[in-house]
Amino acid sequence: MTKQIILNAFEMSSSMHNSHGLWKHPDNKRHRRYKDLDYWIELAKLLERGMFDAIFFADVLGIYDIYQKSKDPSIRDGLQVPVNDASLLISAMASVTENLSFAITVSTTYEPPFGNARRFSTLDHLTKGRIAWNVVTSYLPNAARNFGLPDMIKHDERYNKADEFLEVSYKLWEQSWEDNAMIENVETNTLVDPEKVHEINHEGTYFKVEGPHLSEPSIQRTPVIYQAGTSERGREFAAKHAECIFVGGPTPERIRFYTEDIRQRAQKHGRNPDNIKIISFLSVIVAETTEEAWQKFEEYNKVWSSDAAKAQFGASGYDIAEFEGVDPNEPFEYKKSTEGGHYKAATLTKDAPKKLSVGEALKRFESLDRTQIIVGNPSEVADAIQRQFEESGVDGFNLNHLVTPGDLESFIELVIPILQERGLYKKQYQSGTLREKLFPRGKSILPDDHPGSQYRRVLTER
Ligand SMILES: Cc1cc2nc3c(=O)[nH]c(=O)nc-3n(C[C@H](O)[C@H](O)[C@H](O)COP(=O)(O)O)c2cc1C
Repeated sequence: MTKQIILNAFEMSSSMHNSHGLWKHPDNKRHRRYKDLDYWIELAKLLERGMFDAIFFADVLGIYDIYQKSKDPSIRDGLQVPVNDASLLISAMASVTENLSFAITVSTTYEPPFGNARRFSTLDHLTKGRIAWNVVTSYLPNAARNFGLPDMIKHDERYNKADEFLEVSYKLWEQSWEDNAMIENVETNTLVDPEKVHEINHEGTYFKVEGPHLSEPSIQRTPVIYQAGTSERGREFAAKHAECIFVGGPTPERIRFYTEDIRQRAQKHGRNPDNIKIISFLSVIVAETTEEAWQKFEEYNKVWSSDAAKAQFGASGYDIAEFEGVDPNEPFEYKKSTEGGHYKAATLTKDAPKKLSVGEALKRFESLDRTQIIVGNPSEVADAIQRQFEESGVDGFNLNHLVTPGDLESFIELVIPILQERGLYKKQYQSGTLREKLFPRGKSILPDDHPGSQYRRVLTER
């Protein structure tokens, strides 16, 4: 059978997300409606009609304030601020869908593992196993200062802390409660058997947690683990813990490199690489005709905000304003290291198809990047997606939105049917939990080769 494409809708509970400046486009509704529950309920129903695997909510806990050393460019363009807590949308979206899953982003640097474990057990119960966790270590200095730190914890150390955070989480989700602890025995006046609910007594470098977990076991126990790091340390973390990994890169070759590297690293951790899905980015502008699609592209470019794009680049730790005014013919290179996210910085240097000059690097922010967006009529778009899917070796994509919900509606109406005809996309959902849908091996809980399963008291056959 042809390998089928996994599709997540890449979203954020915010006025704007990645489509910089497009709040000015007359068809864009999100910056007015993101606060209304019925906006997200309608979106969930639309995505389920399009048989999306999940809606994937990004999240940040601070403002991008590196560019021009100011929060103003981000606030002015609504760049991921205002932003609300997406976890509070999930129950409503789950109540109007049966198969769509939900990924939310939680930071291992600022959230406590004990409270986070209960959040995900609760959502796993309420969604009947349709929840995933996008694990981030957070790359914004303002987030550090929002949580009482003078500055960010160093890049690699954030991942060390995240490793321990996941260890505590596995102990709570996999070890603390045995499967049949809830016994409802009226004779012995026992609802829950205390012999089957265990403290975890974790004492580590970053966390001290007694337990037991406060939630009874949910169907997946550990939510499906998403992660998106492409630095050495990030890929190491992903290879150990993640089940769905997001890799970005300007060319299919670069994406294939990351994909193969992560799969090899996973094998070193004793994991079967087939228990990992690799997802990359997809941005699409589709219309009935090629001309109409390129007309949309030009309309979007007219309202594009290069300031917001430069502000978002600040997640790399680099203030791109420092390169403005430099001789444009100078080679573009970073003179100092940063503790930000390596992924964004790499797109202009080690991951760039060729060495860039300062002028070429700065030009990347001036408009929608034609090399990173598929524009065309339905069959042109389907051809490009199929090519990207086959050349990069990924298992699927995070579909970025430009104008919402219009572009998503066009994609579902015009592109999905062609991918289905080609056997590249499902015509019906697999039954079961998110983990069963992604990895059809008939089990909702972590596979035995995942490090989280070593904390289990008994290998439960669920
Ligand atoms: C698809 C994708 C989604 C991401 N979502 C978030 C997010 O919601 N919040 C966040 O703080 N970081 C997010 N990141 C950033 C990653 O968590 C990570 O910090 C970044 O990729 C740099 O990792 P590295 O330094 O290991 O390369 C995302 C990255 C990618 C590629």
